[in-house]
Amino acid sequence: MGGRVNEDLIKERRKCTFDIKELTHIIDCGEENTIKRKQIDNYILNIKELWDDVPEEYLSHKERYENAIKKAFIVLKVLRQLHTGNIQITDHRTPTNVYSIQDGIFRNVNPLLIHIGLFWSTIAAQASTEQQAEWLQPDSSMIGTYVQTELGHGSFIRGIETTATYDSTTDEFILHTPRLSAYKWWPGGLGNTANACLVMAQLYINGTCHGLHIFLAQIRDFDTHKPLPGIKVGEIGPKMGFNTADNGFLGFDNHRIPRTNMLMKNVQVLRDGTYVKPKHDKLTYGSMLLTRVTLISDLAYQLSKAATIAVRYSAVRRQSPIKSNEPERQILDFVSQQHKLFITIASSHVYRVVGLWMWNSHKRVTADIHEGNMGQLPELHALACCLKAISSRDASALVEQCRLACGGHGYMMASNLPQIYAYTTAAVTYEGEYTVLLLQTARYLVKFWRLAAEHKPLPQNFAYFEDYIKKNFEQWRNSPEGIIEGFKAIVAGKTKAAYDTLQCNLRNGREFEEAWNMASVQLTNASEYSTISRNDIEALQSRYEELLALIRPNAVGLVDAFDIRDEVLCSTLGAYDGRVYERMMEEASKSPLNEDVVNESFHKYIRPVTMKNKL
Ligand SMILES: CC/C=C\C/C=C\C/C=C\C/C=C\C/C=C\C/C=C/C(=O)SCCNC(=O)CCNC(=O)[C@H](O)C(C)(C)COP(=O)(O)OP(=O)(O)OC[C@H]1O[C@@H](n2cnc3c(N)ncnc32)[C@H](O)[C@@H]1OP(=O)(O)O
Ligand SMILES: Cc1cc2nc3c(=O)[nH]c(=O)nc-3n(C[C@H](O)[C@H](O)[C@H](O)COP(=O)(O)OP(=O)(O)OC[C@H]3O[C@@H](n4cnc5c(N)ncnc54)[C@H](O)[C@@H]3O)c2cc1C
Repeated sequence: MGGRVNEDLIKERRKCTFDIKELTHIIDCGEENTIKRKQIDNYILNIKELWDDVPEEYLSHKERYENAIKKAFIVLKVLRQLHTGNIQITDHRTPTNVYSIQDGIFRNVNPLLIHIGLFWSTIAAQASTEQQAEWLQPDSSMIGTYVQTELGHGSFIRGIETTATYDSTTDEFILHTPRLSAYKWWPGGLGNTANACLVMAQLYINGTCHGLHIFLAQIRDFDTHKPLPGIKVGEIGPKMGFNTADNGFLGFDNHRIPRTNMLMKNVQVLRDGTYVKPKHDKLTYGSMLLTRVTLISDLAYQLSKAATIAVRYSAVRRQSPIKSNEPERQILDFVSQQHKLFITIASSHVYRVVGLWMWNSHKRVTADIHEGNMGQLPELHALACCLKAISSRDASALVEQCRLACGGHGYMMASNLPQIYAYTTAAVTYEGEYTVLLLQTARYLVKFWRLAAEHKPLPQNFAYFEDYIKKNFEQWRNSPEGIIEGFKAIVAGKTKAAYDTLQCNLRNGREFEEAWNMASVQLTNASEYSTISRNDIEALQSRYEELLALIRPNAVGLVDAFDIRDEVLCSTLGAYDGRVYERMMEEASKSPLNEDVVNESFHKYIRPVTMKNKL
């Protein structure tokens, strides 16, 4: 769409007091990465076959999937070319770079997301060198998915019921679904697309259960794509979002796979049925850990999209004068609106930085694990659980806040905010449900509180527990250091309260698990335990309001610095040129309900009623 940039946006950009490009380079971790990112964006977004004539919302569930799968294979080809260096751009700023522009292409989810993001990465991390050499071929016929959750069990994976029983006479595992609740349910790409999967099942050898292990199983014929004998597979139906992802169900009826199809890097089953234990029994859960880490960066990116749309719209939208004799103001001038939006910008930066830090920590800890040192794994797991939980919960709440901040127009699918919300809120549940993950972190914290309470030596990271017990916390100071001290006091105070409740329940004769359950609300909620006073809160509030006013002239610059292209934002409200109303009218004209001047239902249903007495 041609035309001038909205006058208000032009003025906002003139007001900006910092170098927008410089911030973009910081976000990209360097100018070189910005250049590479833009090359990738240009390359992919210029592929004409990836763009639709009919907006995604007007397609049926089946058409959406078929359209998405067409695009997914174009994107897969490009990813392979990038990987092999046939396209000369090889480096990316964060793990989500190439994934992120896909949001614009699919306006939903790439049905090959789990194939690319989880299937290959799990093989790379958990298969033996020989298995990798066989399965990770660039021209492999396998389209895979990650099959863990069952109809009856998602969070409590030890309860998974699918079995893999070793048959030493044939050197095979027999995969079996013993009952309805054991049907696999949810895996992305399983419904129609995948012909193979990594399946999580309970391993049985000679009647002994060795717990959960991962197996590679072919489920459809590579040529005809028909389900193999003994496989019952299908799609689970429409969802709140993720409707192009063909999430599926899967049942096995004594389906046989070779013994060598168990992922054997960390754990082995030998030909004679000997079980060789892993160095750490949670290494099988490694893919969940990696995805939780990756998600933090992705959620930061979703926040930057929502903030870009809502801030640009708020600069263009004029509604109500502040003083009655003045013209209507940009809604961005209302302090309450600034509060809604600037917090979203800030949170995006916070989770971007933390996501990158976690990505690097994961790399470091994985290298240690490779050397046989598992020491850092529990801390990484506790951090990943907590950060995945709060980043997804914050992101979905803030995306919704941005949507509400756009008033009625935020409710239009063409604003793209409903789709961003549906996508973001799913992350609160998948890859470890919010409460369940917070309880994992609580379990870790309580362990160290017990050491502190018993005056046993603590690692340096937990010295603040001891400070709290000895009342060593300094008086609150309104500074970044003061805020960090305040948070330490909150964590210590909250952990103490939960620990005390737990101990009280135990003293009253409860078993540990029951006592834990009774304390679980305390274990997941944070409250104010710091030395902050009422006066401090008032000072913080007024500093916050000053900061909102300081940020106001730079708001549009701050979101421009995210540098998200219009094709990815897909929003009538958030485009760079700010031609909101023109774009809204153009999108409305695409509605199939505008195709006929008089819809045929008028003749069928309306006219017979309204004209009844006149005919
Ligand atoms: C997918 C794309 C990837 C990358 C692409 C990049 C960007 C894309 C951006 C976005 C992606 C978008 C879309 C993806 C869409 C969907 C994908 C979704 C996939 C899935 O959902 S897969 C299924 C995920 N399921 C779960 O997460 C289940 C949650 N439950 C659990 O993890 C476990 O049951 C739980 C709660 C941890 C308990 O386990 P268990 O009962 O076995 O534990 P115990 O109580 O016996 O012991 C706890 C003990 O174990 C330690 N521990 C637990 N987990 C781990 C771990 N992962 N690593 C290390 N250690 C672990 C824990 O600390 C305790 O130790 P302790 O005994 O205290 O010493
Ligand atoms: C969009 C989407 C994509 C997905 N993709 C995949 C995929 O590709 N592969 C795959 O295998 N799975 C996938 N899943 C499944 C997902 O991993 C599970 O839904 C998730 O792990 C939560 O498990 P659940 O559904 O069994 O919830 P439940 O565990 O039944 O949770 C229901 C409620 O019970 C509470 N609860 C459960 N246990 C406890 C506890 N111990 N203490 C306190 N409260 C508890 C929870 O907090 C929650 O409020 C996907 C899910 C979604 C929504």
